[in-house]
Amino acid sequence: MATYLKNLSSYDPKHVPSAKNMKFGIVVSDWNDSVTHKLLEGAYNTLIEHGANEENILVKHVPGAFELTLGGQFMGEYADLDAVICLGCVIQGETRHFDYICQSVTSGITELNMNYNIPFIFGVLTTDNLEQAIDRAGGKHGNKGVEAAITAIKMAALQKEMEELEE
Ligand SMILES: Nc1c(NC[C@H](O)[C@H](O)[C@H](O)CO)[nH]c(=O)[nH]c1=O
Ligand SMILES: CC(=O)[C@@H](O)COP(=O)(O)O
Repeated sequence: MATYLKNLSSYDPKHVPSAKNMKFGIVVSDWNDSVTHKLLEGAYNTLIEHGANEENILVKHVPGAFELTLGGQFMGEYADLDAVICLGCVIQGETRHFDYICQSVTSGITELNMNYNIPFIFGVLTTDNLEQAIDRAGGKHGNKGVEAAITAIKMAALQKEMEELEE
């Protein structure tokens, strides 16, 4: 189905494990904060809706998407968390700077998953323009922060299942 017909954030709550007793980090960049703070709201509220406790959600801000990788690494290094959600919004400008930022943050977050063996969720919008970003931050195409939170819960639950196999 073409994106224009989709709410990209729709999901079946019955297929989402409880987030009770899970500990989450959210690192959010403040570039395009009118968008990223909507992503943060969506992610935070979704974690709460699925049973997470407020005291188990650590939120930290970084300047831009490029800094999400190091901000995520700080979370992995200094906090005891079950999953880290990385939220940002990169919007194409006049130059190829967009490409480098997107490539850097994508590979950086991927590497964190491997280095820390906990889920680091890619909740970064990479859009042609502000309208596309707004549509995906609580607009007609849903909220990428909601999707990232659901993914974090599911992956943290999967890790707990796998750890239990070792016991
Ligand atoms: N243009 C956008 C940026 N640029 C800033 C970089 O992310 C970074 O903070 C800077 O290069 C210093 O290291 N960041 C976004 O998040 N979104 C943009 O559209
Ligand atoms: C993604 C960016 O860094 C971008 O906003 C910068 O804009 P420009 O390419 O016009 O310098």
